[in-house]
Amino acid sequence: MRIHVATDHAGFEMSKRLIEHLTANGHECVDHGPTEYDAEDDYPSFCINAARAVVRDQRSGVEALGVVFGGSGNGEQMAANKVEGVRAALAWSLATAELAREHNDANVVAVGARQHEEAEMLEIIDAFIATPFTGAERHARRIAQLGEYETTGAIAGHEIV
Ligand SMILES: O=C(CO)[C@H](O)[C@H](O)COP(=O)(O)O
Repeated sequence: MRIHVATDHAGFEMSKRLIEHLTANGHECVDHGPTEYDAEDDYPSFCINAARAVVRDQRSGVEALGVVFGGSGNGEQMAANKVEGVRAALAWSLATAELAREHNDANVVAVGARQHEEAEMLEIIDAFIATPFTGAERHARRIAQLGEYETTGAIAGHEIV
């Protein structure tokens, strides 16, 4: 699978370890930066570029997911979720990583590099990548409502105030 990766300084080393790990396991990684460690850098553009690439790939039929790192992963998730078509989930355990795919069909995972040892971080991201969306009607319905709101500002049959 193609995996788009982005970070800021807080996840810089973790992102390199992840790219090595995923590449060794047969994935194609695209590094959206930063290219060097800078303690003053800002995560939004890196994460937005990775998120946009995921949507571009998925819309053209390429199997792709995204990973964004930060110290907590919170701001990185927020940045990715600004991109239309992105469902970015903050994963902090195996269960939250698996549920992000099973229930939410998340296409980007945000991880707090300062919250995990490397081995745990790799486990969380491996689980995210390996877990399929269940396709259950109730989950698909809810995801469709998010998409509808994103593109129209409304959800048919539901009051938005
Ligand atoms: O997780 C993050 C945003 O949610 C950032 O990585 C974090 O805020 C960076 O902190 P600092 O500039 O103090 O190193």
